[in-house]
Amino acid sequence: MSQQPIAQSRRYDPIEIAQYYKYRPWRAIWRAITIVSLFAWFVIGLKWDSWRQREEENKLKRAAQLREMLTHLGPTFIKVGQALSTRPDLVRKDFLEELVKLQDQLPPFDNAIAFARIEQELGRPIAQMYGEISPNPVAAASLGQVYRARLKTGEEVAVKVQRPNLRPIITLDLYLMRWAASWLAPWLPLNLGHDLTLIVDEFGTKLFEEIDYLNEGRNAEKFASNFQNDPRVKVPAIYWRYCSSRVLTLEWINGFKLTDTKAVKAAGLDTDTLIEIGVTSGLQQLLEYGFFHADPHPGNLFAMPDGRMAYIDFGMMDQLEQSTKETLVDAVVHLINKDYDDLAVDFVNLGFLTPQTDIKPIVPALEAVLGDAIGQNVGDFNFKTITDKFSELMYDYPFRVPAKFALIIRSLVTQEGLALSLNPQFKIVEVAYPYVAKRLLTGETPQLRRRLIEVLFKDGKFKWQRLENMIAIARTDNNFDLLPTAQLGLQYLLSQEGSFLRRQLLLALTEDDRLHTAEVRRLWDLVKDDLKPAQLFNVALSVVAGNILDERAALF
Ligand SMILES: Nc1ncnc2c1ncn2[C@@H]1O[C@H](COP(=O)(O)OP(=O)(O)OP(=O)(O)O)[C@@H](O)[C@H]1O
Repeated sequence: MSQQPIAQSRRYDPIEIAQYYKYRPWRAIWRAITIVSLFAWFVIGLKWDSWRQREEENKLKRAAQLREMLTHLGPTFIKVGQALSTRPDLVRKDFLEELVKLQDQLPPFDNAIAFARIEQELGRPIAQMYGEISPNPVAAASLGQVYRARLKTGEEVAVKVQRPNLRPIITLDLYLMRWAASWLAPWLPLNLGHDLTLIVDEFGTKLFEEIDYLNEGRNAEKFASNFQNDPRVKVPAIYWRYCSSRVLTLEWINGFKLTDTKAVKAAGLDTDTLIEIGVTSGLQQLLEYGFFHADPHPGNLFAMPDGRMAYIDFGMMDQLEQSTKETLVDAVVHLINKDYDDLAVDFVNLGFLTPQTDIKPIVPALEAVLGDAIGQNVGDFNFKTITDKFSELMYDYPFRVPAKFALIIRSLVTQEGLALSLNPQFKIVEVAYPYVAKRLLTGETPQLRRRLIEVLFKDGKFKWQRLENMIAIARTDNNFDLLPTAQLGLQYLLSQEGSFLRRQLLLALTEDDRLHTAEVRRLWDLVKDDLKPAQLFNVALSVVAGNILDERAALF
């Protein structure tokens, strides 16, 4: 068997990889010796500390050593480190903080190799494609490096070229990891709830997707189409004529990386608006489109001089199912309403707990951890504190983080960290909850309307306070207009689908044998400034007229 198939494979296939290295054992053995000796050296260091009772004193040094070791071992291990940096359930906190730094840690590779690769991949001399290209890369990352260039037609572009021999290195490491996973799993004190080899396979599949730049280009276009009507979000265009699976040519983004907070501020850009764009577009990805950027670290986000925010690096994206998006909305609402019984059920539905888990003892634990984190004020909520506290819970209860959520959690924590670096007073919930409340109240889809009803009724009783809270919070979002929402609400209430809600509302109004006028008055006081009676009358009239027309249309 030749080297060719492994270097060319586009898809991760563990069987094919195992076949290939079965006939090249010396390569596997040599690499295994390197990896094992580095890890052994690291573990001996930890044991030495513990023997001399210097663990506390040396813990930062050891964490840095771990990061350096993974960097030394190359792209696969850097990616493992990046993935582990999202797993507070598996990794110690001090290690976690070092692993988060595993971005852009590799030295660049030779320019001559990079240019030869561009020509070989695109089948033409560089000078025929690019009018200019920077002599050195502007950035070197784990899998590739990026040059700034100009097309013959004048457009400014970024040219991303993959590191040489990436597939052979990655396949060999994955082969060894898979082998180790199958042999070591029974001895590891991990509560993963999965077969360890499946985890390696999932990681391998994602990594192979990431090193296919054509896939990244397609992701960028899909992401762009989701945000095509949003004038605040920019996605670079892909120049397909100059792309292959190892070279990507995309529109150059002129702007300031959000890591460079000084430059962003010096350019006079409004950081609060940027944060709002970042958090809202992040929530839209998760809760509306279900297609999300799984690596939104600040180096992948740019503030543009015209106030837009640009995303780059679409190598790692993930897709959420409709039911997951809805459960996530539920979980946010339950969390804010301090509804820990329902929140525990959400955790089961999302896969954090198995359906067999007895959730009774977990509810008070959730309350202890999350009640404290949210504090008296919804605005005190902060994902970093929550994930830190959660990692403590993970040791005592059978929580596990489904792989998909590791990415979501990382995405949320990094977005929050990013926002905090621009505005230390920032409270993610002040943007997130109005967004969720607005989406529920506007109820664009039947599923969301059902969710709203579920939120408003608890144990068959209408929760006036929740509706009040939700309206009050939604109104803090400047883009929230109550009038169209009221129109949609009325339309729904008078429709066939709304008959259940009509009945429940009547029951609620007359519950406990009294007319709940005080609650209605409080609600009215809350909304009356936005909904002038005359305007409301017009809205009601148009809804009734619309209904009559619909009924007539149905008759004929
Ligand atoms: N379209 C662009 N416009 C301007 N700069 C860019 C563009 N694309 C990439 N860069 C620069 O190149 C760097 C690396 O690009 P990118 O993040 O896409 O590479 P990567 O190999 O996927 O890195 P990572 O390790 O983050 O996965 C970016 O941080 C940025 O500085």
